[in-house]
Amino acid sequence: MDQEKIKKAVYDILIAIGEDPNREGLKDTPERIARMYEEIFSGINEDPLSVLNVEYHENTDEMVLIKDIPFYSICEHHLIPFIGRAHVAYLPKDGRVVGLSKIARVVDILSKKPQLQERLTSDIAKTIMKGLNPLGVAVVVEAEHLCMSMRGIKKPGHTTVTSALRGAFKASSSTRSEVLSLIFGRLI
Ligand SMILES: Nc1nc2c(ncn2[C@@H]2O[C@H](COP(=O)(O)OP(=O)(O)OP(=O)(O)O)[C@@H](O)[C@H]2O)c(=O)[nH]1
Ligand SMILES: [Zn+2]
Repeated sequence: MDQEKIKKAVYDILIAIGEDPNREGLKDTPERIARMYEEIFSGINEDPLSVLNVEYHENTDEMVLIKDIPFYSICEHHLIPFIGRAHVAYLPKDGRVVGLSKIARVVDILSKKPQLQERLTSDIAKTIMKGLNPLGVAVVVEAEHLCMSMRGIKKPGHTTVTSALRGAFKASSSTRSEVLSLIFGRLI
């Protein structure tokens, strides 16, 4: 990431909005933002598949669901956050499972870039299908977009829900109902 270019751009934005980038409270802001971008956009150059290369074998073909994985991402239209939770389930094939934390790491890596919620959702599903080759993957993402809350239409408290179903979760209505009931805590 080009830290110097980010610093210069933030300095120019501060001038453009009518601020004084040299005043006490703002003088370190361009550098702080450059450091922050390094962190919150770290997923741009990271390969989420790299965390799925440690598999275990367990005699199971039952669903694994990790619910309520918190994430912070950035809306690519306005460069402000959308914040929420991801629920990720998979059906192991031939007993292939991964450490639970690896699923949360995939969500973390994929969330740290500018994007749309739909793309984040399908990228999580695509990565797990590719890295683990399970019988199916179900991803549900629930988020609040600050671009819809603090500006524009101004609807704080809304939730956008997106899903990506692959393999058995798409093909079988009973498997799909099972995962959605577990995610939403009621029979579906
Ligand atoms: N589908 C989708 N839309 C999003 C997402 N994040 C933000 N948006 C929408 O992107 C759209 C951008 O619309 P534009 O008309 O180009 O921009 P704008 O004038 O700032 O739009 P308003 O937010 O309606 O004021 C808005 O409707 C946002 O709500 C997302 O993750 N997925
Ligand atoms: Zn937005």
